[in-house]
Amino acid sequence: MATWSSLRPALSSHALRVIKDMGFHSPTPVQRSTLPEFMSNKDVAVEAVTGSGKTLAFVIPVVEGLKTRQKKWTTGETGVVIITPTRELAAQVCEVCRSFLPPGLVARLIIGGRDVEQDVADVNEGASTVVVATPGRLLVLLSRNDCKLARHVQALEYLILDEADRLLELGFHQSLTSILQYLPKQRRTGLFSATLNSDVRQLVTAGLRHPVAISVREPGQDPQATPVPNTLLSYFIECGADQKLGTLVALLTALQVCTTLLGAHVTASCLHPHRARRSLSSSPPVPQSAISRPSCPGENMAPGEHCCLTLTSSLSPQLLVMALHGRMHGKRKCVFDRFSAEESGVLMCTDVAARGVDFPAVHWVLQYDPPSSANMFVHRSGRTARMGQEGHSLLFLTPSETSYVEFLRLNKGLALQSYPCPTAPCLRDRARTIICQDRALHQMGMRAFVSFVRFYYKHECKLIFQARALDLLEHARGFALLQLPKMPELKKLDTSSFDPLPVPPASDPHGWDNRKRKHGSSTLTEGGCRGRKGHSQSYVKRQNKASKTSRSRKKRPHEFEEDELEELARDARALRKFKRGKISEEELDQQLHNNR
Ligand SMILES: Nc1ncnc2c1ncn2[C@@H]1O[C@H](COP(=O)(O)OP(=O)(O)OP(=O)(O)O)[C@@H](O)[C@H]1O
Repeated sequence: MATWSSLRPALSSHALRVIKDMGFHSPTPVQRSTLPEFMSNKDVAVEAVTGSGKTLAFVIPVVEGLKTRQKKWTTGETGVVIITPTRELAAQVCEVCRSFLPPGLVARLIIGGRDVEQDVADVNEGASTVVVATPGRLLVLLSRNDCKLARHVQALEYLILDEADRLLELGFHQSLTSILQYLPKQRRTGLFSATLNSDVRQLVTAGLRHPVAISVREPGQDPQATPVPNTLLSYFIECGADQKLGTLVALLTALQVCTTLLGAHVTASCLHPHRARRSLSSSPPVPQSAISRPSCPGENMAPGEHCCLTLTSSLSPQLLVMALHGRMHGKRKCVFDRFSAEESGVLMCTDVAARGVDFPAVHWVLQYDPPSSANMFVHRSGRTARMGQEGHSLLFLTPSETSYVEFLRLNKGLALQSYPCPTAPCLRDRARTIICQDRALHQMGMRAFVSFVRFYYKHECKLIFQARALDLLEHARGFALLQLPKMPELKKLDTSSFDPLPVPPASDPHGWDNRKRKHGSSTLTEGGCRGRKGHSQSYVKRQNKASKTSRSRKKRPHEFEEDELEELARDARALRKFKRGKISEEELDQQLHNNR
């Protein structure tokens, strides 16, 4: 078996000590293949299954590279930029970098959702030898005249694109192209993903020159098939749209019986073991905490807390159920850290947590809604079965969607077995009773439903996910809606079989207005901002100027956060391109979707 000390070029004693402290006895196959190439100053494009240790395969070479420079790194120099598609992944990678950096070299996290002025001040005043960033915020800092980052990166030696295929997709493509213009061409570049598209155009876009392509397969795997860990058991379950929630509850309960523990995605549910001591009783009271059930893949979910509340009301109050989605802003890190630290629990999340994040001991991934692509199926499933551990992935499909199983087998070499459908309780009435008392839940349910339908209509695999075949009323029942939303897709439909219920009035003391106010204030504190009174002078000035110059802003229900503004700016750019005929309607849709 290869050892760390047998790798060539040899690792420094500092790196070997850190690896030993981490308890990693030998390098994984992807680390064995990548380290020698990347440390010999070659560009690399690396594809290896989820959970195979790709992070160390780039962190070790870049930190070793920084250490070999004769001249000392100064505060005004950035030697490494690592770009990831999500904040959670960036934070995780930054932590790994910090554990490898020797004293005097600093890793800085640059991600959306934080005060941009503070980021500028931090970059201008402190060292950022390694920058780990999401593309939006990185571009903002690079392009601001008052930020020194563009100057610092002139010393750049390494650029890493983690989850490179995602970063090179349409939505991020433009930011990335702009970012690359700020970076020196003389550098080493590394692309890493479990599903790397070897499209040469993409590699050129990322600025690679004659890269070494490294593809690490599990033993006995078909080189043509999409790589998934051998320890992953993939299943699908067939159930009607209005049965999904009940089936989910039944499954969570059944999995607990066999001493398996849970963590759930919306798109995917992840189940931990060791959680048997927590019981799932049949009808516990509704817990205090509201949980999101984002209902469609992607990060653009309106927080659909309604169904998740029903879910938690049907599970044990002792079972921790948490939500993670792109629109949570300040709370995301808190949820991420808590779920990572907890011994047991259910995480309901969107695709914001589908790629790269390394939650410990997730045993089940339940894909409640279909993935947007086969690659996304692989990444979602990859939150379990990591590093040789056994894991299970279960995809929910309605009867009209089951040919997706064959599609995955034929086109991607992915084999899914049928999972027996448990007897599911009908939770619709119960859910509607809860929603009837809370206007906020009603609103969220409507938004979640619309968002789901929109997602479905734009699915890349239109042959199977046929918008025309979508039973909208059955899905509306599945979402436990009180009323049908006004949307064009429903206009021509006979909706007489849908039994509407009155929506709770806006003046309800526990309803929408109250909840929104509460949410607004909590966002400020939980997001780590300084609160209204604690804002910096420049922040207050900007806010005052903005409210004077823009009448429409006064009408906004809340002040946008920086990342929302970035998102809006990206949307506006995409719309302008569409109007000028530079992109097709389909590309526009995709960009609008990806921007979330
Ligand atoms: N040599 C090693 N020995 C044992 N464990 C390791 C080793 N290298 C990394 N790990 C651990 O394996 C887990 C998965 O690693 P990592 O997150 O880098 O996988 P990945 O390939 O990037 O996954 P994904 O494709 O999902 O991003 C982490 O918890 C990491 O600490």
